[in-house]
Amino acid sequence: MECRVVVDTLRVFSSSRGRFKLFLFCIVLCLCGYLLYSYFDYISAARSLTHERQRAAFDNQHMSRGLLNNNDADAAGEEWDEVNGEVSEDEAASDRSKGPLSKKFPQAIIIGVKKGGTRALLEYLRLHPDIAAASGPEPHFFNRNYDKGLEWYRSLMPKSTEHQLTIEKTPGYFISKEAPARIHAMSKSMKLIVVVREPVTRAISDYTQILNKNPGMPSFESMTFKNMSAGGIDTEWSAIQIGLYAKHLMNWIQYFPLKQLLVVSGDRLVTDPADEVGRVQDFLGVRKLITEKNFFFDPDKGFYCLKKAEEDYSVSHCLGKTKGRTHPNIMPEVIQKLKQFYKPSNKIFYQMVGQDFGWDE
Ligand SMILES: Nc1ncnc2c1ncn2[C@@H]1O[C@H](COP(=O)(O)OS(=O)(=O)O)[C@@H](OP(=O)(O)O)[C@H]1O
Repeated sequence: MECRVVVDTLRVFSSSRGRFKLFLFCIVLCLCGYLLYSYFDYISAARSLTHERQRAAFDNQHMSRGLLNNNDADAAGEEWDEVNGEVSEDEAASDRSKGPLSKKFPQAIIIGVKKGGTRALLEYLRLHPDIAAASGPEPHFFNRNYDKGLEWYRSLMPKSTEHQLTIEKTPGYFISKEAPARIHAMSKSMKLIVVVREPVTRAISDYTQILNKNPGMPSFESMTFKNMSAGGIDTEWSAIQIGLYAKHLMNWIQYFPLKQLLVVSGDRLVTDPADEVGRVQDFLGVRKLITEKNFFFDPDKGFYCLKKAEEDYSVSHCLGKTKGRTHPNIMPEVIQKLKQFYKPSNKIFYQMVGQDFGWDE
């Protein structure tokens, strides 16, 4: 039987009609092969495209979750807090920018004070299209990380266009003895912003943060007084030290003229953020684009939060839970004693900056 098939095939081969049929058969076979190949190729391309899309969506989700996770990790650290729904650096840059992006040294720094409202101010300024605000943990370059070098510092800055002003915040600079000279050595034209807050409330806020991390620590009252019965205030305790604004400011004005320094009221930043941010925009020489339209009061948070766009509450940002903590109740006589303690320093500070903050009324 097999032999017959072979013989028949050979016969077909040998006739010219048979050769033509064979030729046709080969063409049809090639076409079918090509169609089958194209079909499988298309299926696999479609599959990998879907896969790519899924991965991109997954990556995006992870990126935004990563931001929050990083923030969580850092919020647990010393001073960095998250802003709910904070935009990524690239997103922010691409939103605002036209033109090539690169990391630049800051032209302005929020130098203090700790617990003054520095995070709120930085997040408010981040909204501005002409400002590139550093995100992530505070650099602490001029006080703690100076040995890491200027390139390390620059690498922490956000990407920006040549028209944008770069800004970072490290409230620890204000009380650092080295920071003024080091910043001056880097840039004599640096614009400095210091957010101050009524010193006793600031000290309590500082204590609240420390207490949060060390629940077993002694009371504010016993930390304030070395010896409760003697009534001597422990001026070495950093929570008390930081509020001696006049003393710390002295170090700065040895290097920078006062016109390069803007003192922002942290108290007004809470009650009227738009007005205070208006002053900051003027000082930085950027357009006054952040206005009251960008803020709304969140009764749950008890603070103003940000709207990215007018009337658009869906993209709103409130500072994280470590900002605006409830302070412990402090004995009124301790508060009074501290107010008295700060009075002379406050007075000198008002004179130095030409602004009365009304803390002693
Ligand atoms: N909009 C808004 N939301 C939440 N909190 C606000 C806001 N504006 C100013 N503040 C005040 O900022 C205080 C924290 O200051 P800092 O950001 O400078 O703190 S830190 O030094 O960076 O840890 C923080 O202090 P506490 O209230 O003691 O937590 C707030 O009073």
